[in-house]
Amino acid sequence: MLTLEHISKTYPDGTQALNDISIELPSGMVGLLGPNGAGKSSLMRTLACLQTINSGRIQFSGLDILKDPDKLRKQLGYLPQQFGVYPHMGCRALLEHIAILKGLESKKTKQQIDDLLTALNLTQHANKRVSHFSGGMKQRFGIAQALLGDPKLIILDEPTAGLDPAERESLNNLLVSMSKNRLILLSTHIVEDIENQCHFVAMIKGGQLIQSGHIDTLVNQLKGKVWVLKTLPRALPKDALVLSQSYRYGEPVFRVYAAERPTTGAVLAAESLQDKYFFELKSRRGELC
Ligand SMILES: Nc1ncnc2c1ncn2[C@@H]1O[C@H](COP(=O)(O)OP(=O)(O)OP(=O)(O)O)[C@@H](O)[C@H]1O
Repeated sequence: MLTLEHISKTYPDGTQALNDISIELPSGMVGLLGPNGAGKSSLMRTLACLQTINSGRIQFSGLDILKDPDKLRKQLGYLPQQFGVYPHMGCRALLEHIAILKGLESKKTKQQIDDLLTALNLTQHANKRVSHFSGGMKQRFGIAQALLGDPKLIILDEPTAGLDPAERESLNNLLVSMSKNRLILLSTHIVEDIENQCHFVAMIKGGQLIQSGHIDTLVNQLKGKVWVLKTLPRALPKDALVLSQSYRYGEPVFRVYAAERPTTGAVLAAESLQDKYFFELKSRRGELC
């Protein structure tokens, strides 16, 4: 559905944010994972036609989006990482204004705004100024404007940032329910959200694509090779890699990749997308012992 060919972007100060990215993204919910500064927002801004690139080609359902950005904008919904300053307008009035800017038919718009206000739990705040909204309400407003007009390509940069757990769950459910026949590209640092909602993931680091594919296939590659340890032995087997070190109920938990049981106390664990993500990041740093 969305094809990227050899995308590279260098900012005027010389920072290369995207380095020869080629990938084909299918329809449905697709996750974008990468550490801070990996180039996720740069990629999303590029796909939203908000910045130019140095080289490459992008096609969405056969449309060359770099040559014809106006045609893409008609089928695009975009939630940036930061919205900036909101005008002193009420929530509904601002959505109506954005609908006009998007060139949407006014007959259909009113019903759609009502539906989005309901879905995003904003109906009771419809007349309140968005500039007076709390952080979570602003985020929900940002999602409402991105979904306005039933776009075929929806790009969401950290959509659940600042949402409480109940709002996060309800947004996640809404996105999955909307994902048929369109592409929703979701960037978040909450790997669990991508694992739960998306069927396909792209991982980038240092502006380069390091892994992509169907999530179940990628995660399955670690089957029988992820172990949980309470303490780390002084030496691990040669092929072992410490994927993560965290705490549960205040007690340390180490997740270790190893083809065989790495130490007597190690318990085999169910592999996860986070394990695969850390595996890709760390094995590429040469941490595989
Ligand atoms: N306008 C800009 N001018 C110069 N450098 C930029 C600009 N925007 C981003 N960068 C740089 O490009 C690189 C990629 O940044 P980007 O914001 O795309 O990463 P990210 O993966 O979205 O990071 P994060 O998860 O922290 O939001 C970083 O080194 C960043 O400093």
